[in-house]
Amino acid sequence: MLKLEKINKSIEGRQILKDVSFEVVEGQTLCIVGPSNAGKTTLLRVIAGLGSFDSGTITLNNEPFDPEVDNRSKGVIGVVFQDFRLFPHLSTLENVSLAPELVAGTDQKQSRQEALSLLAQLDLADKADLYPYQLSGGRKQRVAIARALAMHPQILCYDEPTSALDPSLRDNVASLIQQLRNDQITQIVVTHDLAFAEKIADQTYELAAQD
Ligand SMILES: Nc1ncnc2c1ncn2[C@@H]1O[C@H](COP(=O)(O)OP(=O)(O)OP(=O)(O)O)[C@@H](O)[C@H]1O
Repeated sequence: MLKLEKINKSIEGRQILKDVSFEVVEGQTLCIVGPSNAGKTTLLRVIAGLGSFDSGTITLNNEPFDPEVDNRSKGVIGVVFQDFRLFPHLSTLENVSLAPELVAGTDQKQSRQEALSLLAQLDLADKADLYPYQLSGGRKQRVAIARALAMHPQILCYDEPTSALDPSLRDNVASLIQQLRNDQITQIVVTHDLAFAEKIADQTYELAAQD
C-alpha cells in the first residue's frame, strides 16, 4: 500500500535516515522500532509530509506519492502526536469536527454527526462537551485518534503512543490499536518499546541509529 524505497535524509550534514525501505500492507499494523535518536520521529514526519527527504521514492497504491504535496490538507495520512496537540480552546466535539468542516468542506451538521459517532466508537460519547484540560491523558489520546479518523485517512500513524501516558495504560493503547486493526484501519506505529510492538505489529521495521 504505502511503499518506501531507499529513503535518505540528512540534517545539518548528518545522515539521519539511510536507505529506509519498507511497505505497509493495507489493513495491517507496521511498527517502526529503534533506539533513541535512530530517526523514528524524523521518518514519521517524512511519511506524513511534515518534513522533506533527500532521495528515494514513496508510492501509495502503486502511484507516486509525495507526502509534502499530496498529504497537505488532505489527511491521506493521519497522525496522532505524542503530545496529542489538541486545540485547547475547542471542545472534544469541535476538536474532532473542525478539520472535516474547514479542510474537507463537510457541512457542520454532518461533520458533528460523524464526530459524535467516532467519539462513541472510542468510548468518549459523554466527553463531547469537555475541553482538553478536563480530560485524562488516555482520553486526550483517544480524542486525537478520533480527530485523525474524522478525515478518513488511508493510514493512521502514531508517534510513541505509550510514552506520554501512565504505564498502566499501555495495554489499553495496545487494545485500541488492535481494535482499529479489526476495523481494517492501516496503521504505522513508531515506538521504542519492543514488547509493545510485539503485541500489536503484523510487521516490524527496525531503524538503526546512524553514526
Ligand atoms: N530539525 C532538526 N534539527 C537538527 N537535528 C535534528 C532535527 N530533527 C531531528 N534531528 C536529529 O535527528 C536525530 C534523530 O531524531 P529523531 O527525533 O527522529 O529520533 P527518534 O528515533 O525519534 O528519537 P527518540 O526516540 O529519542 O524520540 C537526532 O539526533 C536529532 O537531534
